[in-house]
Amino acid sequence: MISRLPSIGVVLAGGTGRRVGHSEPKQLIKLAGRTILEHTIELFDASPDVDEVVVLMTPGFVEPVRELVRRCGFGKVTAIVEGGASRTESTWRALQAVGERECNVLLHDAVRPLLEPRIITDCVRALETYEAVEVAIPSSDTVLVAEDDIVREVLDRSRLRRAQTPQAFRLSVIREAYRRAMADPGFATRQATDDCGVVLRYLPEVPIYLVPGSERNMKVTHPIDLSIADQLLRLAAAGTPAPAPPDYRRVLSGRTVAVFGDGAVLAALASGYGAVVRCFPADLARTEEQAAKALAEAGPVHHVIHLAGPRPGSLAAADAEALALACLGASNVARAAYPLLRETGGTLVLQADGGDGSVAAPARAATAELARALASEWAADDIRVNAVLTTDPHRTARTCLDALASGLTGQVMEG
Ligand SMILES: Nc1ccn([C@@H]2O[C@H](COP(=O)(O)OP(=O)(O)OP(=O)(O)O)[C@@H](O)[C@H]2O)c(=O)n1
Ligand SMILES: C[C@](O)(CO)[C@H](O)COP(=O)(O)O
Repeated sequence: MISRLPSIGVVLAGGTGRRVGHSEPKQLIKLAGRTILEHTIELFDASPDVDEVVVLMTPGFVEPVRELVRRCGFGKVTAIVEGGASRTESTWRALQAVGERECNVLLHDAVRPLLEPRIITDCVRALETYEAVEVAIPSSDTVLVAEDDIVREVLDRSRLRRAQTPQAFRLSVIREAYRRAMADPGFATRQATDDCGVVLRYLPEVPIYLVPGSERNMKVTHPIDLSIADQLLRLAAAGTPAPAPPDYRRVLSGRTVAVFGDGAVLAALASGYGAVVRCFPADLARTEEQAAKALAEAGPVHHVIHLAGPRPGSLAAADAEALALACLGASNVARAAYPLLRETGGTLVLQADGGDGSVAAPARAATAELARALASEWAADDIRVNAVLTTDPHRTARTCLDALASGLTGQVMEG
């Protein structure tokens, strides 16, 4: 029997909300009829992946939170503890409050009430393999370094991510990182702004796995965020479908997914939603015959994904083999998949490198146009075809699943 570690959700609500500027802590402001804190505690209390919830609350407001927890019937809340003077001090207090038994801890900002349950699940699942997990999304803004109102550096956006929460850890690991931080006199003068930052600084040998976050998982920081979060929470309460998270399990559970290319990350993600994943080397996309032979071995196939993977470099320097695969791999897989997908009414997803360079660029354009054209040609056969233009493997995996779960066809999705 596999015994899984218990998972504790820690809701960090120890701040005062200076930037929002209300007289009460911002987590007690009501949005869509309930306090931000209520919305957030409920996410963890209702999650099948969370066993206990611990709340860190602004000094002077512990009793009202105790009353709120009782009134709402949040049965998983086992402790409500006074927060510290900074976010990291609140985390440190939380780590002392959760006891000695090894477990998973998911540290979450109380002021991110729009967290999707999928992210909690992905974090807990990632902790089966990793000891530290960060949730992040790509940056849509260009980020720069400035000093005294002068721009000193414009950072390479393709490498940047915006950190969100929860940030999830094996208790012994985050506790050791914080123990070292608290013993370091330099930590007080250069505080970390998130918990993964503490692990990276004090336990650099521990790999921190990235789980894709979402734009929706915003942090209520400034007054304008109150209006945005209020609208989104109201839409969710009214059951408006637009912001609803995709139902991956519906399209993946018990289905066979054939993946050409480096499908390790995608396979781990899809099998978590109940899919049977068959991965084939990228080379088999070199000819239609090879791709068809591989697919025939997989049995009835519900979804086929072609991962072109990274295609960096210039046209002049590329070898002919790589070029042929970049240009024709998607077409070969599409032709081989057609008879099988016609049987199952399945989905074809064609991924291309979203990065720069004269090998990637034409392959990307061709992939997007191929997906659009096939989507209309194969609509009569009930086959959906979408293109995914991405570089990062985690983003690729998640966007491919979005392309399967969307119910749409002829879409070009960028991650
Ligand atoms: N001493 C602190 C400070 C912050 N937090 C929590 O950390 C999360 C993210 O912090 P932030 O958005 O900065 O909240 P505040 O510190 O309240 O806001 P501000 O910086 O504007 O005062 C919030 O849920 C906040 O309650 C905490 O638990 N303890
Ligand atoms: C942890 C965090 O939410 C990740 O983006 C962020 O760093 C918290 O910063 P804050 O200034 O405490 O809101």
